[in-house]
Amino acid sequence: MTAGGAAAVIEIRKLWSVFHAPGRRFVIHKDLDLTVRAGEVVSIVGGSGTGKTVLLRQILGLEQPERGEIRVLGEPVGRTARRGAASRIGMLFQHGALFSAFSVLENIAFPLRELKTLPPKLVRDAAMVKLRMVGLKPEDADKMPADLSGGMIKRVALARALIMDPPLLLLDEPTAGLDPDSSDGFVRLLRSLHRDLGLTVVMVTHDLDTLYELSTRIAVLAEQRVIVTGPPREVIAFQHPFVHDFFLGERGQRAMELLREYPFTI
Ligand SMILES: Nc1ncnc2c1ncn2[C@@H]1O[C@H](COP(=O)(O)OP(=O)(O)OP(=O)(O)O)[C@@H](O)[C@H]1O
Repeated sequence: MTAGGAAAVIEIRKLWSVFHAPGRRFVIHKDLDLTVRAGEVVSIVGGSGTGKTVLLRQILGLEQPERGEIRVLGEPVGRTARRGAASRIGMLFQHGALFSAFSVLENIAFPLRELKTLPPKLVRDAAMVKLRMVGLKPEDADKMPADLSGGMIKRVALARALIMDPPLLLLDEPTAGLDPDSSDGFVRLLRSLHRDLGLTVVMVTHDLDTLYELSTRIAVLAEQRVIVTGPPREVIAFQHPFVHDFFLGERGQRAMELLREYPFTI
């Protein structure tokens, strides 16, 4: 896919995010620009507190920036939110807990059931399709969240995020807290869903393996804006202290191994 010529799914222009405390003003984003095109998997990386999660929440319409514009699928975010963001944007929250009193299937079906436009049988069928899509088995449908592994909880949350078939998926630390095997399995699932559903994905992650396995492009947040964006290979070569520490510091060995392993993909 040549993302350069694809339609813009997210356009962020001159964004300012400011938080106020008594007598103080914290500028998190200052004139931040970012465009995400259809079919891309854009990973946002940055130091702690650089406003990665705030940015995802603003794209979703859960928080309003102080200034600037965010358009999702051509519409300003406020309007997207009013028209039902769930049908346009799926979100996998880092601590996206499931409803503990609901079964797996009820959790997956929840956003669709809330719409109150479809008969229960259709809602159930749609949720079963998504349950299979994320690699769970029909016999998992009636399990309760307390009986699930960490990897299964992520899969249920992902199925719930996809229940309305959104073209855009936001992921906040998708593999955080998973053991290496579950993490690998979840990354493989995300990669096949991206390919098979033609999703556009924006992800925040600190995990280099997840980053390299999934990203078509990386955007680095520092100095209150996106300081560099491009394919992983280009971003790694960018001269900046954060980029150097993040990609080539203690974890640099792994980065170099991946560069040797996948010379044409990253
Ligand atoms: N509602 C809020 N009110 C005040 N400050 C906030 C609010 N939400 C976020 N912040 C502050 O904005 C900054 C950016 O927060 P955010 O959670 O987006 O960072 P992050 O880049 O995701 O960090 P991390 O990698 O540590 O998760 C932090 O300093 C945070 O304390």
